[in-house]
Amino acid sequence: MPHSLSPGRLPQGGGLRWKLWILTLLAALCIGLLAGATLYQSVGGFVRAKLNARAISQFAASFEAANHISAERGPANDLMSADPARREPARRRLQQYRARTDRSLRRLATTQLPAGLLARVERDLELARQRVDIVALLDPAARRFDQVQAAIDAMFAAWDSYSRLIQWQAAQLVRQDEALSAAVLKSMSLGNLREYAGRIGSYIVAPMAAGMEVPVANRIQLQIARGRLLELWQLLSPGIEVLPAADPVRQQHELARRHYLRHGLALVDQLLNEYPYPMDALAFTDHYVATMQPLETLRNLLLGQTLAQAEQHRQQAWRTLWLLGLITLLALLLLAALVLALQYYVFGPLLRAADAVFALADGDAEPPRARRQDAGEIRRLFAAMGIVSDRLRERARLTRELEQLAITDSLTGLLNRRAIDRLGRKALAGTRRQDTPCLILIDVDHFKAINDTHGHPAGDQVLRELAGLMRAQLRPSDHLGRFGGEEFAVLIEGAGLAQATRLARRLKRAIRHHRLDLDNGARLTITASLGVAGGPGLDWEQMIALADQALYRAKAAGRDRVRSQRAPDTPD
Ligand SMILES: Nc1nc2c(ncn2[C@@H]2O[C@H](COP(=O)(O)OP(=O)(O)OP(=O)(O)O)[C@@H](O)[C@H]2O)c(=O)[nH]1
Repeated sequence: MPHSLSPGRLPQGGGLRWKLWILTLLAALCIGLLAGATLYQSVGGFVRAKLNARAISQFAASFEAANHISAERGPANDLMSADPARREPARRRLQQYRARTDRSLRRLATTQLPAGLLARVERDLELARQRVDIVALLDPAARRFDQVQAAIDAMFAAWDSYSRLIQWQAAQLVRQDEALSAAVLKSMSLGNLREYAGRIGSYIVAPMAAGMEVPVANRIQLQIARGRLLELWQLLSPGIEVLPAADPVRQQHELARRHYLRHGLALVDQLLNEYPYPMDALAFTDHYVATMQPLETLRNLLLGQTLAQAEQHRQQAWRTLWLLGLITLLALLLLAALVLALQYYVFGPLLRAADAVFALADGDAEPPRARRQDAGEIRRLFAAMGIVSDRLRERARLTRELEQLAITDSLTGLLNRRAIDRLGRKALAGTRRQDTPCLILIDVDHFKAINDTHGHPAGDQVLRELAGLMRAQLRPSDHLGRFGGEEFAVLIEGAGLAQATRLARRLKRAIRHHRLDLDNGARLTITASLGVAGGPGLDWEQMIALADQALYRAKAAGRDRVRSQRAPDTPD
């Protein structure tokens, strides 16, 4: 009994597909983790760069306000040293400068600064301005040097108080990103440098305005400021002098050296040593402030560069973020494509191949063929299965042929004795009492004489013609076979003994009336004797024995007749 190889009978589980999905999930998880960690860092970098850019721009705005506070001292000095005729234009100029400072401070108030620091600056500035205004109202003849100097000192104090605000911002910036410390330091140094330059001028302007020689206290303060300025200059210069000659910072540095260090400080020295002064306070202020300009520009340039760098970092961080996101997305898409491709090109075909093997094992006619889009290896697999399928089909055909040969009589093409025996036993085993099968044995009369007279081939021809003749008399369901030699058998199912006997008589008549034209030209008439057996309770051997007895009686009664034999103990 062949085994069916339906998929249900095969080992279950394993699940390549599941393993693939689990591996895919793991790979996706790894990509996700890797991308997540990198993206996290990248987002951090971007946020930091963005915050830095904003903080530096605020820092630059703070310096602008510091600059404005410093710059206010120039017109304040003018006003305090102006005679009544020039007082009004000087006052208007100072108002403009003050308005500019106030605007800068208001802008700063919108940023996150410690409220106390800013309020302190505003208070100190207000105090200084009041002092300046008081001195400015005095008649020039009544104006005392110490009053002017006190007003200027108050302006210095306002700047000092503002510088604490800048220090606070600088600390915040460096805390936020240590990499900014160099830029912060440079900007602060340049801011201070500009302030010291301004102060140096102020220490001279007040005595000039008062029409007196520069007092010792001012000379000391001036030299201290000058020392600090030069120290800062020396600290800053090496970093700038390594820049290419065409760099704007380097060029501005050079300008500052020429204009301020050479001319501005030389003018100060001249005024310190020459009394009466060769110029009035206004002319000095105009001249001196002009030499300070490159210092201011240099600081603005550096701040601008730092700001541009921060913006560049922000943009770079944004691009990196995008790129990483894109790469992650691509990696995930690639993974999905890989899984789908594996599914489509490997697992799908493998499962089809497995189905094809089941089909082959179950003897199904056509195994599925490879598809056009299948890979070479899969196509080879299906081609190999095609060959196996062809061979299996060939083998099945040969087996069927062998099976047929095993139950066929080679001379007549009828069933052979073995087949009749098997059918007879099977029929008897599966029948109910009332419809037991019947057996007719047919033996050609005096067949030996035919052989002897016409030769063995003629005998064979007779046997073949008889086979055909009888087959024509029977129903398809009746089993006709050659029982041995010149003896035939008919196994009839679903008919009683009487009906079988009638059939035997019909066969006998048909044989007798048949004219046999032998190949040698002779024409023959033959007869046969038939024995019929049937009835319940018989096994196959008993059935044959009964039919044989009946046949024997037919022969004994003179041949060409039918005799039947009922099973013993069976009513007629
Ligand atoms: N040509 C041919 N002869 C066969 C074949 N098988 C058996 N025979 C012959 O059939 C003959 C049977 O002869 P017997 O058993 O004496 O019977 P019979 O001559 O028919 O005489 P009764 O049966 O008594 O009428 C023998 O001569 C066998 O050689 C066969 O396949 N071909």
